[in-house]
Amino acid sequence: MRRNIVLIGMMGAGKTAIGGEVARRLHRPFTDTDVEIERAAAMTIPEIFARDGEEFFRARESEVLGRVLASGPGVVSTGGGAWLRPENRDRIGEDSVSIWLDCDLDTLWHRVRHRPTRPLLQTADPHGTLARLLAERSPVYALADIRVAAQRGDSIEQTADRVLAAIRTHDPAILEDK
Ligand SMILES: Nc1ncnc2c1ncn2[C@@H]1O[C@H](COP(=O)(O)OP(=O)(O)OP(=O)(O)O)[C@@H](O)[C@H]1O
Ligand SMILES: O=C(O)C1=C[C@@H](O)[C@@H](O)[C@H](O)C1
Ligand SMILES: [Mg+2]
Repeated sequence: MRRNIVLIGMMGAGKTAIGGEVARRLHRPFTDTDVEIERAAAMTIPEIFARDGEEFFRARESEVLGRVLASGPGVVSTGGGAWLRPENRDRIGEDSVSIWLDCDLDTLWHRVRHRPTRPLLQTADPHGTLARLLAERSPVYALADIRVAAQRGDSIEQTADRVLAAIRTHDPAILEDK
């Protein structure tokens, strides 16, 4: 059994922040696939997009995700686009539980607007791009096993509490895996 707890959702939803907190509470290893991709490539994500393009990034992302899932059970935070690829969803669906951190546009925008680290938002109208990505992606994110609302006003600790409570309801055995 390599059952992982996998967080999915938009850039800025809090996958990295909440994933780290959930892992600490469970005393499990935490991995962020964006960080692993950067480490393996010895480049930042904006550098990878600029030099090799999005398709190359997505291929590395799938490789890294597969490797990380196979080394579980741990808590895994994915990049915002990872869940969109069917092969990634299938791989996560084999034995892990997927959790969509569902966050509203205003909160997402508040968190990402000053960050130059998201290449997909380097457009003439980044707010419009974020809104379009949220609208396009939400029906796909909704395929996750569990949805947890992650609004502004909730602390990282409160949202981590909700994630753990939702897992306890949906699939308590995953909390026992070692
Ligand atoms: N209540 C909260 N829940 C989650 N994140 C919060 C909260 N309050 C503030 N933040 C901050 O919001 C920012 C965005 O969160 P984070 O980087 O975890 O998002 P992400 O989903 O991992 O995005 P990406 O897909 O771009 O990696 C972080 O600086 C985080 O600390
Ligand atoms: O939403 C996305 O497609 C992305 C989110 C980030 O986590 C990174 O994986 C990258 O910037 C792409
Ligand atoms: Mg992240």
